[in-house]
Amino acid sequence: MTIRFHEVTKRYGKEEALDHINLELQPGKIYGLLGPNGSGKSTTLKLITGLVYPNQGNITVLGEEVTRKTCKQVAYLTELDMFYEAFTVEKILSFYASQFPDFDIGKAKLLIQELKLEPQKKVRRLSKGNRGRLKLVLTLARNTPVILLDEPFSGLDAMVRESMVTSLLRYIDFSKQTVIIATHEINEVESLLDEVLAIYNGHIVGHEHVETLREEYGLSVLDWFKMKMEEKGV
Ligand SMILES: Nc1ncnc2c1ncn2[C@@H]1O[C@H](COP(=O)(O)OP(=O)(O)OP(=O)(O)O)[C@@H](O)[C@H]1O
Repeated sequence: MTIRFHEVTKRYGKEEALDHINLELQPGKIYGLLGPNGSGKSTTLKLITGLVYPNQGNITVLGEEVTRKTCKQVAYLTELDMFYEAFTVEKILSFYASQFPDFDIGKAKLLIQELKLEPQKKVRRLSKGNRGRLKLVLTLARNTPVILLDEPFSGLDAMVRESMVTSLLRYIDFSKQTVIIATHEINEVESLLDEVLAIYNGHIVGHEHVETLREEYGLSVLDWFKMKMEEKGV
């Protein structure tokens, strides 16, 4: 098992973001963490990287309790830091290689080519779609057991999303990596997912294998998610 949450509660001041969460995530799978805005998706990912800590309960990654050091095991895609704006695409790659011993520069260069990013272009001059692609390259080129993608396709057009999905499927190592995609835009990720988790108001309100949904219940992920939300009165 790669990731385990045991009775995890996270509060920000009085605001309860997660309430007694239990989870077990296996290697070689792509999980969709699906929920509306403010349901606790980003908090779940931040807890896995050790960026925030639980108030109660515990989280392990590869059997070890999460600490600040856990970020070495986790590639986490969120927003690109402002710090990188003046860098060229090529320069960011070499910077990442210097920061993360697990960063595979060969793989990053292949991805840059495949996703048609110009190596000499400055980050601040990239279109929104190309920024999205670059973030994906930086995440997928790390050989970590855990890959976390927070809203990877948000605001991107269909062509960009398609190219990103192709790269994701090609470059994930399904023999050992666990991938979590947090999103509220379900259509975009449906084809990628092995298992889905529905989160609402800090609770996991559903966890299913996508194959079971389709074959036994005849439901798409979107249908299932809507059903889960209706049960909660959303
Ligand atoms: N730093 C913070 N300080 C205070 N409250 C926070 C903080 N971060 C998140 N929250 C609150 O915790 C709850 C869960 O937030 P979280 O960002 O995990 O949800 P989310 O599902 O990722 O939402 P979104 O899709 O909008 O990013 C929300 O009610 C949010 O307002």
